[in-house]
Amino acid sequence: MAGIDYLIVRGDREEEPLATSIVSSGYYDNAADDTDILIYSGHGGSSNKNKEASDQKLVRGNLALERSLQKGNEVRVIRGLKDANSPTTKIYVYDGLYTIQESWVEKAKTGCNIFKYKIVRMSGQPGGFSVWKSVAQWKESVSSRVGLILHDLTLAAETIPVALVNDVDGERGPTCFTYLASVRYSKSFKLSHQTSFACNCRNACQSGDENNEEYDMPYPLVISARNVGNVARFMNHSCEPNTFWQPVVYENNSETYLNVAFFAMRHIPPMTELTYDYGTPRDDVPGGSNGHGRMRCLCGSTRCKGYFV
Ligand SMILES: C[S@@+](CC[C@H](N)C(=O)[O-])C[C@H]1O[C@@H](n2cnc3c(N)ncnc32)[C@H](O)[C@@H]1O
Repeated sequence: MAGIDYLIVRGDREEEPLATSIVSSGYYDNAADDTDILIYSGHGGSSNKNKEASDQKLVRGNLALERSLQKGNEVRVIRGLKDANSPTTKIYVYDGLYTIQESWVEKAKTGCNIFKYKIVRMSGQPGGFSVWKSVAQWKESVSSRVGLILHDLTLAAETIPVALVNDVDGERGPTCFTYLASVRYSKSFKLSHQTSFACNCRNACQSGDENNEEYDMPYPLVISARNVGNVARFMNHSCEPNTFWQPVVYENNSETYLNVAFFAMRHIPPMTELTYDYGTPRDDVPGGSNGHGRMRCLCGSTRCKGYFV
């Protein structure tokens, strides 16, 4: 899959094609070291052994790219790359908006002329193709990852290794931490049905009814994942978080427990740090809800309050 899509628009003197999107197969296009730059080869001509070689022509998609270079319009780019898990399949990643910056004619191996276009990704967009490339590189050699502390935090408890990384400062990971792959239920999280259930409905629900969905909440709830836990233990606070937490009820061996579950608040692009709001200070706990008082927040969000608890 590769090609140029374009629209015919009314120009100053005549109708002309303008490029709207490009799919790069990754086969013929030069992957520059900078993943924000794509050197794209035009279409047409012939590199097929059975056909006579010929020059590419400035028509259809090639003409559209040339006109878009002059107009400076944005072009959507989809970039293909090899699938490391299967030699016969390819992955296509939508990489956002690009503009065409340069074009030139080059001699192909056949001796014929081909068009080349330098297409540059517009700044300020979330990572797309570059993220896939980095992940593929880390899968080949995780030690190439900046700020790597541990190759596999789970010590093989999970089928996919989970790297522990700090690319912000020199702080190392916790000195004593055991990763748990499954939830360990503590008695204090066990739920029982509400005993003083006063329902005004006219249905047949009664106090202590097994179908009663109301539970006595174990309150206040204290979770310490300092030494034992899973990846959620490493989630930082943000004043503009991308997840929120909520208590959920979970059945385990015919007993009901309270779980804390995280939910996405919006679309989260791959490799984005997951964060949640640690909450507001509680008046009834000295020094705030974690007993340490306010801490200086480094979340970097434009809505940062400057502190968290
Ligand atoms: C539950 S841990 C989060 C994981 C922690 N960053 C780590 O590497 O172990 C909470 C601690 O992380 C740090 N932290 C989390 N969010 C932060 C933020 N927005 N600004 C500054 N420090 C933060 C604080 O030291 C906080 O006590």
